[in-house]
This record gives sequence, C-alpha cells and structure tokens, in this order.
Amino acid sequence: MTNYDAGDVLTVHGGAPLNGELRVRGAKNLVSKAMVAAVLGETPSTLFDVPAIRDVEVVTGLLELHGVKVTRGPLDGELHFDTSDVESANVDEINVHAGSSRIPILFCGPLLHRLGHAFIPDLGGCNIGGRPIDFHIQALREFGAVVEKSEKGMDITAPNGLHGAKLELPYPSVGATEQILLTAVRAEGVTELRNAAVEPEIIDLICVLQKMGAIIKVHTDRVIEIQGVPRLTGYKHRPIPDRIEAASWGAAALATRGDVFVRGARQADMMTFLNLFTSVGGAFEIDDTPGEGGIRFWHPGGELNAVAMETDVHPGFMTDWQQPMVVALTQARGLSIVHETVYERRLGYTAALNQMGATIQTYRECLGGTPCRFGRRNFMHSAVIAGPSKLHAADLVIPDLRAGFSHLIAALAAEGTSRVYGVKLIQRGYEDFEGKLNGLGAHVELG
Ligand SMILES: CC(=O)N[C@H]1[C@@H](OP(=O)(O)OP(=O)(O)OC[C@H]2O[C@@H](n3ccc(=O)[nH]c3=O)[C@H](O)[C@@H]2O)O[C@H](CO)[C@@H](O)[C@@H]1O
Ligand SMILES: C=C(OP(=O)(O)O)C(=O)O
Repeated sequence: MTNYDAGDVLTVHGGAPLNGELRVRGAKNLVSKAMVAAVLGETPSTLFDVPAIRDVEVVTGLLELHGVKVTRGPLDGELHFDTSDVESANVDEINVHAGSSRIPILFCGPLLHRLGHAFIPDLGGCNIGGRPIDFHIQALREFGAVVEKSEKGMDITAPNGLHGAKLELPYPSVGATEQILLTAVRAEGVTELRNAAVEPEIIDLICVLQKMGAIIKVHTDRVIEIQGVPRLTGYKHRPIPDRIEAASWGAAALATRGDVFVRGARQADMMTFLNLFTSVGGAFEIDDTPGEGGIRFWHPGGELNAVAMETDVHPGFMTDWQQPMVVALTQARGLSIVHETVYERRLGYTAALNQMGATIQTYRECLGGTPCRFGRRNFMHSAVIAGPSKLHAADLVIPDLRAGFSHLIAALAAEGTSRVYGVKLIQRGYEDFEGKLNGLGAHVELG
C-alpha cells in the first residue's frame, strides 16, 4: 500500500454510531447529463445545486475543450454554460479524460448537431461488468451516423444528417436511453424508443430538454416518443437530489446503529429503497417542508431482519444501492439473499467484507424470482449473507465508487482502526464525504 498519497488514505476509528445531519445536492447521474445537454442549446444554460464531485470536474473539462465557457454563479453550486462558440476539441487533449467516466459517450448527439462531427475518447466509470456500448452505437447508426473506431477512441460523423428512427433497446439501459434522447431531440422527424429506461434521472433529463424546447412524450410501458425540432435554447434547472447518496447514508445509519437526517432526500425517488429499509427493520421519517425537508434514517434498536432482494431497473431496487445496503445486511439475523441483475461483476467487494468478519458467499446461479441475463454463465452475481457478524477493523483498498462507500461503512461499523486506501475514488460521487463524516461524529482522518 505504498503508492497512495496521504490524501488518498482514510484512517477510520470504527465502532461509533453515525448521528447528525447532512445535505445531498443534485444527483451525479443527472447533473453530468444536464451539463452535456447544454451543448444542444444555442443560448446559455444554468444549473443549480451542482455538487463538487469529480464527475462534474471531468464533464466541465470536456465542455471547456469544446469551447463551452463554464462559470460559477453567485449561489453555491450554480454553474453557467455559455455555448455560443462550440468547437471541435483537440484529440490529444480530450484523451486526457479517457477512462475517467461514462459521460463522454453522451456527447455524440449534441456534437453531431452542433458541429457535424464528434470524437469520443475511451470510457471509464466503475469496473463492475463489461459495460459495452453496443446499444449506443447501434442507435446512432439508425439515426444515420457513421461510427468508426479509431486508434484513440471513436470518430462519429453524420454526412446525410440525423433522422428520427424506430428503436427498441435489448435492455432498458440508462445511458443508451439518454444517448437516444440527446440525439433525437434535434434529429429530423419522429423517434420512437421502446424498452426505454425510465429512472427518475432520465425523467429529469427529459424535463431539462423540454425546457430547452424539445417535444418528448413518455408513454406507458417504457415507450418514449420524441418529435425532433430544428433548434433548442438554454435552460435553467434545479436537479433532482442524489438518491444514491441519500440511500448510502441511510444504509450507513443502519449499519452503525445510528440516526442520520439527510436533508434534500426525496421520498418519491426512493420508495423501493424505503420499502426494503423497513423490511430490514430500519426506521425512517419524511420531512417534506419545501426547500428544507429530507429523510431521517435510523436504527430503532433490537435486531435487524434478513431479507431477499434483487436489483433491477427502475422502479426496482437500484443496483447502486446494493453495495451500501449489503453492509447493513451483515448485521441482520439470518440469511439474506441478494440477486444482482444489472451488472455481472458487482459483488467482488464482498471479499473485503469477509476479511472483516462478515460471512458472505457468492454464487453463479440466479438466487431470485426472475432468471436474469447472467444466469448459467460464469458470473458470481448472487450472494447469501449470514448474520449478524461482528465486524473488525482491516486495511481495505477501494475498488469502485459504491463498493468504496460500502468499505467505508464497514470500517465505521467495525471495532478498531481501519485504513481505507484509494478514497479519492469516492469523490467521484460523494461531495465532501470526509467533512460529512466528521459532521456525523465519525472518528476519521486523512493520511
Ligand atoms: C453515469 C450514470 O448515470 N451511471 C449510471 C448508469 O450507468 P449506465 O448508463 O452505464 O448503465 P446502463 O443502464 O447503460 O447499463 C445497464 C446494463 O446494460 C448493459 N448495456 C448497456 C449499454 C449498452 O450499450 N450495452 C449493454 O449491454 C450494461 O452492461 C449493464 O449490464 O445506470 C446504471 C444503472 O442504473 C447505474 O448503475 C449507473 O450509476
Ligand atoms: C456505477 C456508477 O457510476 P458510473 O456509471 O459513473 O460508473 C455509480 O454511480 O454507482
């Protein structure tokens, strides 16, 4: 563990409950997309309540390389995007961002509409499965784009323009749905998308696009219809709150037998999480005071209950809630079952929890009500968790964003002093987590 600088290592003195209050801001998985959408607008856009996270820095860098002027407004978290001089970016400069997030792929439609050409570097994001982009490429081709793999990334052109298409996704991918929305809004004619993802962040992106002048109808049964328009203007938008961060703190309150008020969290986006939270034995209370409200999550005392759960696309239990929640399940009496159906390799982090005293066994079989895409293949995508387990401190290396947060929760719940390496990865999606932890009475220090 010698190649981590002091700012990338967190020392955690565990065993104390998390108690207090924190605030979540705009959702990572909406804010970054809304920033890309700004490129489509011929007039400036404003986004409020943007969190200071690494993914926002990456997208800011990408926008600036394409000539967008990104400036801060007077309010905390207010960003302005001036898109009057959108231009092609230098390939070598843009490749600095290769491997840093999933977002570059979403620039295809906006850049094709503004410049007639897009260069997309290789993608990053969490290493939790193969994460192919075949649905994106297929859809772009059906709009009329020419997609060519180059040595350094992907070159995309649209020599005959982009035209509305009839599309159906093989699986309701969030990113591919966003790709199609961001391309169809200014393509000529009508696009019909079947089997679309309908996560709250996608509905919020549709709200952003509608503010810009787009015409988008969300029908029942995952069908979205987009009527292309010749021009779009800028937007002013306050994003939906980060329901993944909110759930992560809820799981942390439960695992540490604490009591945490998450200001900004919204019940409507978290109903599936709240149902499971209640089944496990956690308590919550909604405060819906406008602008001030949030959700209080706490451990009401006594034992937690084992549960069977499956991750799924919305309105199912979010895959990004799975890793933090599993830490709380190590404290429940009996056998809990988790079937991860969205990503094929999102249970690797459980080995570290076992090292800390948890008893988690992973399986290739689908241990859930519905067989998923990963059954009868070589993917350990189900887990059985036997609890309750007394967790003890360990040295941990963070593998990805949510697994990293779950390692952190485990270290907070464990007796003794843990060292967590690679915590900068957590900054990709959690704003000032170290300050928030201190505010909740955790005994943590960097270095
Ligand atoms: C930045 C962002 O918003 N990230 C979120 C987004 O990721 P992202 O948009 O990358 O996730 P997708 O919904 O696209 O992926 C879901 C599944 O579809 C598969 N797939 C996807 C595209 C494709 O072309 N081919 C293909 O096979 C993926 O491998 C995965 O198994 O949605 C995920 C599912 O809610 C969340 O976990 C991520 O936090
Ligand atoms: C998987 C995640 O993000 P990304 O798609 O940005 O890797 C996540 O936020 O948990």
